[in-house]
Amino acid sequence: MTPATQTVVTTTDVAAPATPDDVVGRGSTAAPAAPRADRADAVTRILARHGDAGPADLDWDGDQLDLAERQALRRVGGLGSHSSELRDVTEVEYRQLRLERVVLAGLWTSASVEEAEASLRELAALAETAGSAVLDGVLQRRPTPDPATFLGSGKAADLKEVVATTGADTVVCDGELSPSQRRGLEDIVGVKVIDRTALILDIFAQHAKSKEGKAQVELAQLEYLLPRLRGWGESMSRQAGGRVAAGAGIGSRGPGETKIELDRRRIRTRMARLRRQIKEMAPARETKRSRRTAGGVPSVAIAGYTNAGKSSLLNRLTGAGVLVEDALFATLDPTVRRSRTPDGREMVLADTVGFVRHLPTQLVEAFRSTLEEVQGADLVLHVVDASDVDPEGQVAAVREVLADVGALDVPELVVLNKADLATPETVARLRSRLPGAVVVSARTGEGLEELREIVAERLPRPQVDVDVVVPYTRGDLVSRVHVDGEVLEEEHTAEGTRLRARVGEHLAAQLEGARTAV
Ligand SMILES: Nc1nc2c(ncn2[C@@H]2O[C@H](COP(=O)(O)OP(=O)(O)OP(=O)(O)O)[C@@H](O)[C@H]2O)c(=O)[nH]1
Repeated sequence: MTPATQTVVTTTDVAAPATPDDVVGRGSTAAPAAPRADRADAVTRILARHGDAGPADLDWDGDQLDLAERQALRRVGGLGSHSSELRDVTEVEYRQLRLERVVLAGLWTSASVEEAEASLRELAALAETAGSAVLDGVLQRRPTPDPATFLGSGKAADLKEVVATTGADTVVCDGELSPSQRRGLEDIVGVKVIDRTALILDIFAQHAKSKEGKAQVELAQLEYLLPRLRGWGESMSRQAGGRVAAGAGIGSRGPGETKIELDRRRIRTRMARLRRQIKEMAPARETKRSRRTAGGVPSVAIAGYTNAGKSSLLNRLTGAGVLVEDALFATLDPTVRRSRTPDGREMVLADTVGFVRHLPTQLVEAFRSTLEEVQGADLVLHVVDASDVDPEGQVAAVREVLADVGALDVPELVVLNKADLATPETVARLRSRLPGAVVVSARTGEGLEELREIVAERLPRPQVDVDVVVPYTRGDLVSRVHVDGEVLEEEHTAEGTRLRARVGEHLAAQLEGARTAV
């Protein structure tokens, strides 16, 4: 039987993120690397034929590799066209090719089949982001997950066959599995089973850069791990008998093996310590934020679904060199940039972490630092990928999380991005469902001028009326009133410039400090 069950997700029909080599904005002049789907394809084929042989065991320019494999390897590794160069594939490069081979398993419960498929497609993109090759997928219609094995017994048997046929070493389930469900399914399929939560935690572990981000992710991983200690150990020992992968596999990165071996008590101690550390780091973040708001500078938070184009938009609006990656969660720690409105007022823009369906509860805390940017903002730019198959689903997921963190009362401006890719029908539909939305393309620049104007209009205007004489030595303040405030009257007197103006609180205080008696 073919692995293809009724609904199949393969590397070709999934919107696969590209390899890290495809990152835009790094100034690389190298030829673009093969899309990950091609890479997965090449690796799968080679591994299927050569098993676990290392580069030393393979006769690279002999007849062990067929033409298609050579071509694929050349594209993947950027190798030269001669067979002798193929022999120079280093151990590291070879290992990089040895991606974790994953089959997905999803359930279609109460939602529509489109939603179930969108969720599975997203799971595929998440798995690719984590560094795996997605080989296949099965989707089962069931009102609820099977309490013992997640999928029902018939579908679990199908999955076992798919795993065997594709040579997969990991099954990723689209949901959060109880420890016993995971063990039950592992017993049937005979390979490691992980769930969506473990996958997302793994990606976060790979992407956290700041000390606080790392501590938060480790805490979330330990929280997830604690009730699963027994099952985890079993799957780790099973894995140990398998192939040697480059680094740890998905779902097992982060806390590291030594930590995994810790008993519950030690894990709890570690968690308490992490919580303390995070708490200690919070005031620093608070100070940074209040320093910005105390300057009276209006702030805009860019929020939205993962891969919607938030970082691209931030770059477009500020000219900043923020990493733009066709992978999920490229942004974990908030990035803040200063910029100006078209009428010259200063503002700050903050990029935030991408949202995702079914955000693991363990991660809500880890989201907090970046979402605090949203809470404290004057305006949220809610970026939507208008070319996605289910943009409305993304909008709903983002709004749900915003509500969870108490950021719903911040004014929202919906930005329909990727207009260059979206169909006119979709754009029209979204416009009617999301009144006031601005249509843009961060790639082509379409709509960005309009967006800038609307942002400027929606940001709070200066509010304090002042009537001051500013000494001529403080010409800088007079200029700022012209830029950031609204000048109602200006005259030059012997003592200085007399200004009647409407300005922000901070500038008003500075003018008060510098004034000479009127
Ligand atoms: N065609 C097209 N692609 C775009 C546009 N905006 C962004 N992209 C691409 O979409 C991908 C994701 O863009 P990012 O800006 O990294 O998205 P993000 O929302 O910051 O992603 P996360 O970090 O996952 O939250 C990149 O490959 C971008 O080049 C657009 O307007 N049109």
